[in-house]
Amino acid sequence: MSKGIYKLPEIKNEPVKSYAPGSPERQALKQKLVELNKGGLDIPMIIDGKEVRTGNLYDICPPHDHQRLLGHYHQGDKTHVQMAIDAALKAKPAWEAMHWESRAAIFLKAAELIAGPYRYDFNAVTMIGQSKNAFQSEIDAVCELIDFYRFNVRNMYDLYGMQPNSAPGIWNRTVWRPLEGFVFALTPFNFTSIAANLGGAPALMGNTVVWKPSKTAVYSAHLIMEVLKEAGLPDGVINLVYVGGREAAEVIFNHREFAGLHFTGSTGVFNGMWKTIAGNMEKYKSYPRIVGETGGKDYVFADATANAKQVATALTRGAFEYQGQKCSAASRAYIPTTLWEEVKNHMEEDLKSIKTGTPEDFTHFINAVIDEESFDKLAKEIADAQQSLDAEVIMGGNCDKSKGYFIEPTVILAKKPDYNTMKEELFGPILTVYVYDPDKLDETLDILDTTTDYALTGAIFSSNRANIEKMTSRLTHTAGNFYINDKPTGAVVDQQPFGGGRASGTNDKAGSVFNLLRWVSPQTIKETFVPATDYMYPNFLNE
Ligand SMILES: NC(=O)c1ccc[n+]([C@@H]2O[C@H](COP(=O)([O-])OP(=O)(O)OC[C@H]3O[C@@H](n4cnc5c(N)ncnc54)[C@H](O)[C@@H]3O)[C@@H](O)[C@H]2O)c1
Ligand SMILES: N[C@@H](CCC=O)C(=O)O
Repeated sequence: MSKGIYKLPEIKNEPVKSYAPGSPERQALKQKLVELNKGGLDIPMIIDGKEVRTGNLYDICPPHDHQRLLGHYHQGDKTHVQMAIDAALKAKPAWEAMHWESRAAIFLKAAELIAGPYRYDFNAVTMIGQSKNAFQSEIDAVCELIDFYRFNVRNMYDLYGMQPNSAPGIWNRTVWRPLEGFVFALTPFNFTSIAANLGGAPALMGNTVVWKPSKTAVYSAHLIMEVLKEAGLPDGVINLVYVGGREAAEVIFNHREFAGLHFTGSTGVFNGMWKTIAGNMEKYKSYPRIVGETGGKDYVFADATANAKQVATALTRGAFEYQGQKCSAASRAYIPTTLWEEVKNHMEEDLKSIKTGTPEDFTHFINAVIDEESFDKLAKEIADAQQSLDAEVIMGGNCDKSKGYFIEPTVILAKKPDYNTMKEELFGPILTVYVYDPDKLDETLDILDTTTDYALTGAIFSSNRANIEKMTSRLTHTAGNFYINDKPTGAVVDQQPFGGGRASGTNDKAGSVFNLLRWVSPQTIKETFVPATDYMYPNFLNE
């Protein structure tokens, strides 16, 4: 056990560097991009701390330059999933028994390594592998990741400090035990920080993990493992496998020791896994924890008193940063007729000035979407809108996959409020706008609420306090993260705890104490100092 009730070092959000022309960070990152673009990658799985190579090689190519081969990763199969489970279970007793301050120190050290010597590596691999521009990468792969690791430690500390009261003569305690068994972290392509956190948060709480990242984020996943190892994470605590999602799920969801799923990704995949787990309930030792943060159809709603320039800026940033591939991206907007011309003009100006291309050129606001499957789906949605009588493509619409998977920022005007792109998550740089009659504010709020199954993020714009109050109240269940006069993206750990309801997930708020609670099974201990020696109560005595 620990021999002290320690104070933590000060925990703060990592400041975002600007990468402005002439800044030292810009020069350092440019150099790193040259170095890490050289290729020759040979990326193994990491199981029980060892590099595992299968010779079954899968290409790694940047989405913005898909014919340029950076190297390969080694694809595994079900036997590697089983090896990863065995390694996790073997590592569990020692990791669980380790002093909490040692577990904390490992993650705090990892955060320092990323903030310092590995900052530009994290940015470069995310820019190259996931096609993010420097600023978007800095807020994700560096700052949000560091914030997750640091604030998880602070939240663990606070949670461990939550202890029951004790009556005289006894001492009650809560032991924040990790789960029995292993946790499965299944991670998406779009945020390096989320991928790092989904394994990191359960591990910090004393669990061991099998981690399957997205096949399009292997480059950054490998770097996360390297840094955790350098920070002192023992072998087998997190085991990284590159296998098909279904293959991994088949082995994991049939294992008696499966203790929890930490997932971020699409709603359909999550729903499928939930059903499988439910069907396998009798196989498990304990009820598995199921945590999933899933899709969104995030909105911006402006009333007639909103400032048109502010609304247009929120839409340009909120819809098109990282090519709209944030779960939080604005993808539907409700604008009153009285404001629309002005909003549209500002957006047209913005979009005319936006540059598209490779992330190595820092003037490019837009880079490529993640892969060909996504490109084809988005291109089809645009083509459908161009053909439809219910919609009109009013800005952008060009798509070109000859060199990279580039989709021009596109605005669709929906003539009916339930046009497909007002309902379905597209996960790309496509915004659909519905222009409403300002005299029908209440009806339009009802439409917003009922058009889609999702409820992740939403933003309202207004300068009228009564309307702000009305909209906030009416839209309570439409978003787990709700913004007033701000874009619906860019939640910061410890400031806007993140997650949505309805079909957008279990809303366990990544980076908060609520999330950590899912990775522990509290035990209550009552210790009596002088135990009773007589079974009789006073009322049994004679008068
Ligand atoms: N709510 C949030 O906090 C949040 C944050 C980021 C991303 N997302 C969501 O993630 C999605 C985009 O990420 P993505 O494209 O990587 O998601 P995805 O669902 O396609 O993949 C996520 C992970 O699941 C795996 N997978 C895919 N199909 C599987 C199956 N049938 N069985 C088991 N595993 C399977 C993938 O290989 C990947 O590792 C969007 O829907 C987005 O809204 C949500
Ligand atoms: N913190 C990010 C999370 C995006 C997820 O894909 C945001 O709020 O935009």
